[in-house]
Amino acid sequence: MTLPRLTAIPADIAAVTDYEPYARERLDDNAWAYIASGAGDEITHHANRGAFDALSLNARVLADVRGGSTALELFGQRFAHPIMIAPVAYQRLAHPDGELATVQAAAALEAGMMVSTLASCRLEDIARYAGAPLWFQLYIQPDRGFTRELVQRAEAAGYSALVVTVDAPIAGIRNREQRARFHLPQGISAVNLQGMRAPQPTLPPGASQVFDGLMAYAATWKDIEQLRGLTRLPLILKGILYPDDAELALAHGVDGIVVSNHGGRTLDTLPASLHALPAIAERVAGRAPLLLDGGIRRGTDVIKALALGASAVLVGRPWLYGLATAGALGVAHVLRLLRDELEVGMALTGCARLGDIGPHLIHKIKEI
Ligand SMILES: Cc1cc2nc3c(=O)[nH]c(=O)nc-3n(C[C@H](O)[C@H](O)[C@H](O)COP(=O)(O)O)c2cc1C
Ligand SMILES: CCCCCCC(=O)C(=O)O
Repeated sequence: MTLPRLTAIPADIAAVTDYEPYARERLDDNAWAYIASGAGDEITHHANRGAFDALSLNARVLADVRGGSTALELFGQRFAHPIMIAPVAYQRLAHPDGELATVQAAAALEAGMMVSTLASCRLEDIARYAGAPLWFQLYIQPDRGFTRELVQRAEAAGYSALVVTVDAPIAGIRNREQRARFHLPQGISAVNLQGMRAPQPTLPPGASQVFDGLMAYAATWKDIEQLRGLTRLPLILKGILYPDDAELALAHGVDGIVVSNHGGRTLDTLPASLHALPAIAERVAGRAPLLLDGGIRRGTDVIKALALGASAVLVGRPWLYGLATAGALGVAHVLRLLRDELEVGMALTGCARLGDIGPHLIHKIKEI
């Protein structure tokens, strides 16, 4: 038995993590296993949070922050704040309105949003509600012709950047999903992939299901080169954790990078995204903006990510729990809480603008 969605926010929801138990009570075991789980033993999923908790901030007092602002510009697009909606597949698992509820909340809270290739609503329908920059997250499909048409559809619908997710050519091993026998319920599907023909290769005896089957049509750097030639939209790669890959991305004409381990949902025991960020920031050295996701739950987490080199952050599960609890209202409330916490955090660290946030804000214990 699942509880009905809320139409007002209860007083005991004061932080975004307070949504998790509310969401759990409103989702069945099947949806919960997909939404909440990480890969394997969920070591990376938990490490994402642990990395933020382990850092302390430096306070700065008596700073004049009047006229302060969280605004920023990325790829020539204006954002009221650096907190973006991460691409999340099949949002109708969390709420019948799915992505349509999320985009309306994002518009109300002026949050940039990335729409998944595996969205459960049509990308054109979602775009109609956009009120802040809307980016399309691309999973390169085995059918490259279909992939090109998808990109053209996103461009025509007004999406203003292409975010190619490169860390999940095959699904991670998610034991929680396996134990719950996760399946997409009737009526929920990747509607934007309708009509695509998936190749069904017959493998010779002894061939590997992974190398010769699932990975046979996986994207490579060549696809990034081709996409670069195909679109004039800013091209961003999501799922980079290793400096050499960041370097390769730049060499292939990529405009931005999302430092991400996919919320711990692909390969378990990858490093926390926050831990991977400094080395990538050092290598990229300002040549392209970096974004970060994985474990952002507080305004102070946003400050820590920016202090270590990110320009903006993506948030996944927290607003999904808001969506499951109270639809668009829940998503909007999660974004509001994070925005408010960011402003308080900036005020108390003496930062009037995002540009004032830097490595000096990360507290280092002085050796004695
Ligand atoms: C239920 C769920 C579905 C996701 N679907 C996608 C997806 O379709 N494309 C993608 O690039 N990332 C996907 N992600 C990963 C998120 O974009 C993001 O990297 C991750 O959730 C960030 O971590 P957080 O949940 O701790 O904030 C998904 C994450 C979740 C929780
Ligand atoms: C082959 C990759 C499947 C990923 C499905 C959507 C996603 O990104 C996620 O669940 O996480």
